[in-house]
Amino acid sequence: MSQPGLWPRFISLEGGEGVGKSTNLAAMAELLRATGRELVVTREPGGTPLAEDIRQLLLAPRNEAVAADAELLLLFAARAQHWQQVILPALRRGAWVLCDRFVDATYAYQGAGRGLDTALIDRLAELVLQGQGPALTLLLDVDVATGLARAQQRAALDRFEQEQLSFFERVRAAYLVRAQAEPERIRRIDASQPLAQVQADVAAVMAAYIEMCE
Ligand SMILES: Nc1ncnc2c1ncn2[C@@H]1O[C@H](COP(=O)(O)OP(=O)(O)OP(=O)(O)O)[C@@H](O)[C@H]1O
Ligand SMILES: Cc1cn([C@H]2C[C@H](O)[C@@H](COP(=O)(O)O)O2)c(=O)[nH]c1=O
Repeated sequence: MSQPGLWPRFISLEGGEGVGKSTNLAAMAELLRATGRELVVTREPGGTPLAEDIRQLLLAPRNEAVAADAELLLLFAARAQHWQQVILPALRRGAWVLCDRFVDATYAYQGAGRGLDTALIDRLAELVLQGQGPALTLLLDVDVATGLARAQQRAALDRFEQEQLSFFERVRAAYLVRAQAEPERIRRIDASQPLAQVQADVAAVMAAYIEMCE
């Protein structure tokens, strides 16, 4: 591992709503498959049958207000299952793991977005992950209005996508602060560019990283 606890073959993809994660994930997966190693492509919340059930609970719009602590605990319940059943075994057998969102999302959405104490998130992360995580995180960054406009082109909005603009501004700001604090791990990609340029930037970061690792 490059830094204690960070798995070189574990890569996460992050960003606010509609930044282009799904659009870029396939190309990232192709580059990793070309190494000839096993690749596990997964997502959070989700990635196992139980964690996907929790995802449904979290994303479905509902009349009942969801307590921020309840949301946080559900996310970590899903993460614990995903980590133990899928991610950690894959990393231990030498596979690449490409994950659409991971723990950075919790600091951005539940920490900054919902206003939960980051010390509480630290404690849950320590309990579930014991300091382990991705050695590379690509942060797709675009202004909130553009991202939401892109997200709204699709199907009905989920419970998170129905939040206020100010929520997403806090989420974006938190992601950017984390990227500044950990520039080696978190690489910001300007996702306001035309898709072809975003994909070229993603490919350049990935190719350099794979070459360094393999
Ligand atoms: N750089 C870009 N320029 C213009 N449109 C883009 C760009 N990247 C993605 N899109 C379009 O924006 C929409 C949202 O993209 P995508 O579903 O990949 O986002 P996402 O980050 O996965 O969203 P979410 O996390 O909310 O599911 C899609 O219609 C996609 O084609
Ligand atoms: C992992 C994680 C996710 N979320 C939120 C962020 C998104 O709104 C949804 C996931 O849907 P998407 O298809 O990836 O856009 O879940 C969160 O609030 N906290 C988290 O830790």
